[in-house]
Amino acid sequence: MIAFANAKLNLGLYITNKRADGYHDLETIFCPLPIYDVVELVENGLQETRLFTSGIEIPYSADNLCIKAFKLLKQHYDIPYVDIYLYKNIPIGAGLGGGSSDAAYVLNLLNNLFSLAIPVEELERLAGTLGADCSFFIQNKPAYAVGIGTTLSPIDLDLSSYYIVTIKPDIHISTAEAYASVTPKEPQSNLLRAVQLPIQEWKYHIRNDFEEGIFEKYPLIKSLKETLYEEGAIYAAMSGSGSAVYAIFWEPVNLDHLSHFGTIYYPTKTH
Ligand SMILES: C[C@@](CO)(OP(=O)(O)O)[C@H](O)COP(=O)(O)OP(=O)(O)OC[C@H]1O[C@@H](n2ccc(N)nc2=O)[C@H](O)[C@@H]1O
Ligand SMILES: Nc1ncnc2c1ncn2[C@@H]1O[C@H](COP(=O)(O)OP(=O)(O)O)[C@@H](O)[C@H]1O
Repeated sequence: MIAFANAKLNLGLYITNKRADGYHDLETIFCPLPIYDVVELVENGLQETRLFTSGIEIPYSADNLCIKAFKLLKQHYDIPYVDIYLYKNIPIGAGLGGGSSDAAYVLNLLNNLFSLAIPVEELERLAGTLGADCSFFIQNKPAYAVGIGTTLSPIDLDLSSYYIVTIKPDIHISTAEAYASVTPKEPQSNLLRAVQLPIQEWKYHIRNDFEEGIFEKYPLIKSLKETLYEEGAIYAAMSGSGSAVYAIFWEPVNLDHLSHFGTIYYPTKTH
């Protein structure tokens, strides 16, 4: 069984509190972003689950999130072992949630492949134990998130008529490092109200609290965002903890002349 695991963007991100467990409370809107990995699961008849990766190289981590997702479900459900084929295309250390998406898609695929009938709320809860971003990808619909990012409320937001270009500078930002350099504060605006404004107003009202510290450390990312506005973006922002910056346009644009900033991702269609 195969699935296209998409990226996400954060529309606004306010970091409001540092918790006793080291995590931060936040307020953000998650939206699916049409850049995709491909995840395929095949029952292998073996006594172990294997992962085969291709595409972008994934930096070493103790366990790939796809394997973590399998092991997590195996703890709770009697499922056979599988081979996981992951074609990695979503840039890493980008703030686009690629690893989290892969993990959530493995949970959803296992649920479907083995007809487990796990309720969505339970899948979201399990996903949240793999990573704060993971829960969103279970339903994968625009959502307002609070808490550590796992408390989700669906919102009515459709960006499909716009053209969103994402540029990923050759800078890898660790999420933990980005959080460590932010001082939590009260949100500067009401995100749910701001997102109801005409889209051309968003730039005056919707902020990402990571930008200040990251822009200071990596001026190229700041300059990229400014350049995207000069190119006519209606709204541009760094996604999550960066380093990718997305820009929303009314119409398709060609930004190939900005390739010195990083890799350019135009929207992809899969279906
Ligand atoms: C910043 C955000 C915004 O959507 O996304 P990315 O930029 O990573 O895509 C998320 O909060 C990232 O979520 P995710 O990448 O799943 O985080 P996790 O793996 O759970 O945690 C990685 C580390 O980030 C920090 N962390 C994460 C989430 C949170 N609400 N508070 C935190 O302080 C912790 O130091 C944690 O050890
Ligand atoms: N399937 C996966 N895809 C990408 N990264 C993964 C995966 N599994 C584990 N990781 C680890 O998670 C880290 C963060 O990955 P990712 O979710 O792509 O970044 P971001 O925090 O920018 O959204 C990577 O540095 C990598 O070590």
